[in-house]
Amino acid sequence: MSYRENYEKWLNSPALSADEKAELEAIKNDEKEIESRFFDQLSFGTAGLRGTMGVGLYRMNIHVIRHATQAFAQVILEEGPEAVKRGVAVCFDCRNNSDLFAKEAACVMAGNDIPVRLFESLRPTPELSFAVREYGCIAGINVTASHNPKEYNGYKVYWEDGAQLPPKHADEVAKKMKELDVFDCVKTMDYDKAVAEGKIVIMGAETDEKFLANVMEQVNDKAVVEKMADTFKMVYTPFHGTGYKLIPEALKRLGMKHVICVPEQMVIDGDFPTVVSPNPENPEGFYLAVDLAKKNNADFILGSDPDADRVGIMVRTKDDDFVVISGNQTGVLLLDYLIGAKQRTGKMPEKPVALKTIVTTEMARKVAEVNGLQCYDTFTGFKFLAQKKDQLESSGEGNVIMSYEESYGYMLGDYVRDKDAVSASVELTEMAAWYASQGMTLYDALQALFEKYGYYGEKTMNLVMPGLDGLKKMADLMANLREKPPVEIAGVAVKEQKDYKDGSVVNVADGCKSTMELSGSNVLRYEMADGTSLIVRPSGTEPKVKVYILANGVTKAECDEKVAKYAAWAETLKG
Ligand SMILES: O=P(O)(O)OC[C@H]1O[C@H](O)[C@H](O)[C@@H](O)[C@@H]1O
Repeated sequence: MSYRENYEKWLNSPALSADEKAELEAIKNDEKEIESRFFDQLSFGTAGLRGTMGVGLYRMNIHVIRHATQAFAQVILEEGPEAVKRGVAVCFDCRNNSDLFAKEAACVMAGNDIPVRLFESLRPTPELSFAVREYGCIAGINVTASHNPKEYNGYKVYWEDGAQLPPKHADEVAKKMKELDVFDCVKTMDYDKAVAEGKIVIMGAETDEKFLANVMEQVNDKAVVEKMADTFKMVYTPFHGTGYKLIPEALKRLGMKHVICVPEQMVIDGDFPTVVSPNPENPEGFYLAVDLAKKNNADFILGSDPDADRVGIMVRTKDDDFVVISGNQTGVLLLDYLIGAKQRTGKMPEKPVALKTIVTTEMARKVAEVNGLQCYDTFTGFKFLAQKKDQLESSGEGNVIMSYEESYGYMLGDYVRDKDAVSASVELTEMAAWYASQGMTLYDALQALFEKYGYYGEKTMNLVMPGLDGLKKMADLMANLREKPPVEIAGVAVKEQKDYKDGSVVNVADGCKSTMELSGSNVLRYEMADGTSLIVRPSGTEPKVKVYILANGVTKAECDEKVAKYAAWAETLKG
């Protein structure tokens, strides 16, 4: 069907409300807008759906939610009656329409006779992952666009292990979405009726308590927090999102007495009125927290994203300024701290392992290996980290003490299979209190780690390519690099060209080919003669190609210089 035909079909569908029709009428002379809304369905990737909200096939709205849920319901039904009985957990964040979309999803599952456990109100993403595991559900749905701007919403899907859907099932859902008509095939039922008939059961405080009990089990050294609690102060912001309740509560249970929450950002609001972007990766959003920290003489700031799976920190420097500690650096600090704390308190498991992704700093590997841990890499995404954790632990090869990604995600413990800002906040705070007990801020601690393990510097370049043209540009960029693999970048020789699509490695000097353990992802990697790794991959969540620069050196200046040089090269890829 052409985009015009899709447009007409939607415009004439009785499923649309008067407001929705009016929204479509209003664009009737805007061919480009019609094309962008109707050229295709939103693609159902391994993280589900993500897109801007609005009426249309390539937008997030109740029709697309129902359609995706019908497809997902059919995948579950095909698993057989035992699987179906286990039901689906449904969660949502603070975004505009998230509660509505979650209810719609619950009603479609109920309409297909699949029992639902729905959270009574917004909850952190990790609590959904936990609920799937805790209640033995076959699957989970979370309505959230995580850290994206306010115009977006998303539909994340989980399988029985509590991790986001494995590619096999995601492909099946995507296939069914192509087969099923967006309006006609959907089976749904009235929400109140579904609740009255027990097809939708509501989760609330009882699930929070169980979740928090697991979070608190991650604590290694409560004594040090109690020792510092009278004087150690911190500032916390949930950026208007789901962290607002459980994170302060968990910090209180950790023993913190002075957690100062940013009042303006404790207000739940899907418009994120105080920030341009509710992503803790963007430090601008921390301005209110920094003011509050300065006023209250706090050294440590913590912020979680709207669905409380990511967490970012800022810390005070010697010059009384606040600086961002990147996701890569925060992970390194936490890993090093956890190793020390677990050794100190006798909590280190046998055969300890640290997990990271291929685009996460190599400093984490150094920290792990110097301390006798194994370190393994996976592709981007916690489903891969979760898979690796399960594989290592079930085979007895190792016990994972921490899994992390540079994009501000950390997973501790065994009760979730996704990143969890709640337990990460607890352990980051314990770590900050421990360093405070040694007379150090986390800034000092990071400098000490550089002294010990060497200097590492990372930068991610985001080559933004929006819209339909963008998709093509992204594909062309990757194709060009594959057609003419660079042998020199920024005047430095490329030692190895790696392609994670087929797992191939080419040694540039002699042309010898070999293979890597990992394959099956559209990612290119160049190992440079100066020890830098450059990785190029299209983002799975936003319209951009990401270039990751992972450098190291004897001094900070050496690292900085390498990063700047390769960043300039990355700019040229934009075309
Ligand atoms: O680099 P992207 O594909 O855009 O993904 C960036 C991040 O997005 C989400 O937060 C995912 O849950 C993460 O696993 C991923 O690292």
